Amino acid sequence: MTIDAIRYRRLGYVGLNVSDLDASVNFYETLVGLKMDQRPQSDMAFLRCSDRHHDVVLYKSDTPGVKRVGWQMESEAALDAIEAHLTSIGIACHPVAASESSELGIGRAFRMTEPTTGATFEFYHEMEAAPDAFQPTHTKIARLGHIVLSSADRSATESFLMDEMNFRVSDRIHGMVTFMRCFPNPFHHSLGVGSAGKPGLNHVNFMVTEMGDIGKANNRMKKADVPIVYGIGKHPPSESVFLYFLDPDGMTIEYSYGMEEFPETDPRMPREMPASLESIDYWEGVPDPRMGKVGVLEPLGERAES
Ligand SMILES: CC(C)c1ccc(C(=O)O)c(O)c1O
Ligand SMILES: [Fe+2]
Repeated sequence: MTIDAIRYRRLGYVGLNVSDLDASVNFYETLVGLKMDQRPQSDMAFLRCSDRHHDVVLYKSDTPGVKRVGWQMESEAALDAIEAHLTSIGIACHPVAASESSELGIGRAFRMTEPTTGATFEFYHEMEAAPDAFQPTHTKIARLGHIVLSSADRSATESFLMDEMNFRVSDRIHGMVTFMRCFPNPFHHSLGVGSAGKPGLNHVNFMVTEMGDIGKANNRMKKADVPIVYGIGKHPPSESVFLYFLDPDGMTIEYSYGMEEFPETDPRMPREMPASLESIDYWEGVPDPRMGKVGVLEPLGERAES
């Protein structure tokens, strides 16, 4: 089997560890615009910006960061293909227990440790539908867009994702960040890999439907004393208009409007953009030093349930 059989639907969901679950649920509902359907246990909450079971799971933890990143595969065959390939190269694939996959509203799933960052990745094909359609509140969130992880060895992370997981590179900013798409999902990036001294979370992104969603958020965050750490600006790589702000733990969240999409066949070549602020913001803004600083990648425990 070749890695061509490894095909993704989308970045499925992000599991975030938060220190104060009530404060974070309130923030993600009231200020970000996600909907909480269920809080099945006192230490976790499911939130969504789609018609699926969840897009974000918040877990109570003393250490804020990323518990796991869920990748939704295109088919059961694609799920089988990635499990077989990872196993063949010596990566342990831990099945998710039926009780937990049922709580998560997903079918068969497994987890692994991405070896260059230590991030926990989960792979599944099916996720239950939500009980009703997502009704946006103040912000027309289109989807969970992407996650950017920091890596101490960006080229090793990029190679693992490309060679062993069938991701594709859309663009790089020289020495700083690689933007990758989970093939054949068309969006410019579902995952970014930033260069840093140690692995961690840089940010989680939600794509919005209107430019006004960005402008309104700028005012809403200021009014609520939420730190805005970059923007409003416009990114040259994906051509999106952006705003970054901090959640109650200091983790960075991005809203963006507009993003280049790639065809499955004959895509353009990746670009290598110069290492300068102009490659990050056409409008020459400068990020606040707090951007992308908080968020530990939780290692996968001995048991797949962790
Ligand atoms: C500043 C970060 C890493 C960045 C740069 C460019 C884009 C983009 O082109 O969409 C991003 O989404 C980013 O988060
Ligand atoms: Fe981003």
